[in-house]
Amino acid sequence: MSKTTILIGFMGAGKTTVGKVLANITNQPLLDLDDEFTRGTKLSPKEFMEQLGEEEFRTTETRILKSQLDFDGIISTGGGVVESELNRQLIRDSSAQVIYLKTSLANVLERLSHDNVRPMLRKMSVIDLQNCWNRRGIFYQLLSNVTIETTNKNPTKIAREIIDFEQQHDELLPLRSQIDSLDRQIFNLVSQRFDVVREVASVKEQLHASVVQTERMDEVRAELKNDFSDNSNISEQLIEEMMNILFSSSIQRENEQIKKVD
Ligand SMILES: Nc1ncnc2c1ncn2[C@@H]1O[C@H](COP(=O)(O)OP(=O)(O)O)[C@@H](O)[C@H]1O
Ligand SMILES: O=C(O)C1=C[C@@H](OP(=O)(O)O)[C@@H](O)[C@H](O)C1
Ligand SMILES: [Mg+2]
Repeated sequence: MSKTTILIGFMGAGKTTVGKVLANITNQPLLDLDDEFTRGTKLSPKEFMEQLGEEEFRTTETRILKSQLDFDGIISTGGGVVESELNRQLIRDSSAQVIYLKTSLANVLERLSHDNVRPMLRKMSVIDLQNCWNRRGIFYQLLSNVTIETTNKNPTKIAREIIDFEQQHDELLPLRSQIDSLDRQIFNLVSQRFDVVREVASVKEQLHASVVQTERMDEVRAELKNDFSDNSNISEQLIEEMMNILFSSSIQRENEQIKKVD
């Protein structure tokens, strides 16, 4: 599993709650940025904001985030952490697995209907809240490696989904890296093939030979099918489809090249 997992999402999405459950199940340490904030400033986010204002809160939040980004475990953030570009940059630059806990605004309001520790929620009008929701929603989406829909799921189910994602991710990562490298080799070869196609077009032009030579194309397909007949990865259909793409792209290039010279 990746070293650091960061939970992001709106107030009331369950970052703190799910963080605790996830830490319990996976036996990893948990760091709640709001708790860390209180440890560092001796004031809760609510007290701090009331005494020193939101701007100062955000500056201090950034300092705390910065100092904890290589935390070896789970970090549950405060919902407003994405408000600052610097925080977003810090999260982007970290190697952490970023999990977006998504829920509906209606759900948040229901969950937090009796809340009295979230000053942001209290001070906002419905329209401000909706705007804040929309603005932050985009950031959560862009910053995260995965979105976990939390509506109607209990924290254990959500934690299990995160574990599944991270395990899958760990197993898939080296394999995907191999696939990515092979894809690049394939496209380098395709590029080399088109270099040769360019030379073929020049020769055809000098010889006044036609660009499309169907017997030659049939021959190429037949030879490939024969040569790969023992290879169970390469079916005749695959050869047909891939060669059709290569042929049509080559014909188009040859035609364009010969037309250009005319
Ligand atoms: N999946 C869930 N289903 C129902 N209630 C939840 C869920 N996750 C959190 N809650 C409740 O919502 C409230 C806010 O949760 P919290 O973890 O503090 O959210 P956050 O840290 O994202 O602001 C708490 O009362 C918590 O018990
Ligand atoms: O959304 C916000 O701006 C805030 C969210 C809070 O954390 P939770 O998201 O855990 O409620 C806390 O950091 C502070 O009250 C500000
Ligand atoms: Mg929280």
